[in-house]
Amino acid sequence: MTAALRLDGLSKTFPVGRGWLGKPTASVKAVHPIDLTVPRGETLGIVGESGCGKSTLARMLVGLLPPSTGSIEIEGAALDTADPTAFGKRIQYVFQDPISSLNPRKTIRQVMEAPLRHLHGMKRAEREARIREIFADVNLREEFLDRYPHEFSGGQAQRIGIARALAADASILILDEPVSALDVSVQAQVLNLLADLKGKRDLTYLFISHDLAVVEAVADRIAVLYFGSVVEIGPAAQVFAAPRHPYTKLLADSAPVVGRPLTAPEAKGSELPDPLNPPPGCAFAARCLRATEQCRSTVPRLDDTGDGTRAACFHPLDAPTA
Ligand SMILES: Nc1ncnc2c1ncn2[C@@H]1O[C@H](COP(=O)(O)OP(=O)(O)OP(=O)(O)O)[C@@H](O)[C@H]1O
Repeated sequence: MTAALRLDGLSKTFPVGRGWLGKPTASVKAVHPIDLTVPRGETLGIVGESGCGKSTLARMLVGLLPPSTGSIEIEGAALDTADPTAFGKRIQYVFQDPISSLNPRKTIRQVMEAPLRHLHGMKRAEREARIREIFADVNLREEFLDRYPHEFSGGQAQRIGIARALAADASILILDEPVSALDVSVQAQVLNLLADLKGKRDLTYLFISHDLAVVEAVADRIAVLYFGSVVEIGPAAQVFAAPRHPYTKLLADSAPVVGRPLTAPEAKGSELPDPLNPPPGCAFAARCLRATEQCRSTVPRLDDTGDGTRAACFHPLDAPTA
């Protein structure tokens, strides 16, 4: 089956510093080459601490940032990553803070009309019908269309953010911390809505969040990012419950779940390596209690662990015994 999304060696390096004639003096590798296949209909959770490259990855996926290397394929067709307008119809972004992502001087109708007009060239009557249909799908009242973004609560605004993303008719949504700014009671409503829409519209989600419990609940698979690389990827039910990479275990231990036993730590410290001076081997080695000379000198590949997950580790944790 054709994958919804395929990344092949996608990476981003930022030039930094200003030297002679403004030339950059160094570079920061924000995202190391990532190979990833996301089947249609999957919700892939992406987790990792601040600075691990989540936003850079997301921004490359929606055309806000050109990749330094690699390619993006959607439904089997290569995207022209040098052309930001190639993205909108295929892949859309739902922001964490929907109110500030909407233009305060535009009514919701104007916000909704823009993708229908510019991406799909729809005429007025067609646009009206489409907006009505999308608003019904996200449980918003039509009278909201003539109001401005600041008139809405967080939950309503996030529904509008989702409605705007749906208007582009893209098959993939990047959900960047979509419920982090919402009250807990509203979070569940928005998560349920996202689940409904996925089934109804045959969507594929990349769900970025630092909230492991939310990711575990909504994702089919989870990818754990550390220092710009995927260090573990596997079924959501397994990744935190039975981590194979010591960093995944550190994350799981730092957000304990009732009923899941805590075991001995596998890591120390909390410092990320210096992005301007990355270590030659595994980026987690300096924090890892299992690290050996091999870890300090060689970058581990993301390999099958034999139990359905893949981990980039020379000394993965044992698989739990049944
Ligand atoms: N424009 C830029 N120029 C230089 N370095 C950058 C730039 N954008 C990001 N970086 C660096 O790339 C790395 C990854 O940053 P990124 O913002 O993608 O991480 P993140 O996981 O999304 O963090 P957060 O959750 O805090 O947003 C960091 O070391 C960051 O400092």
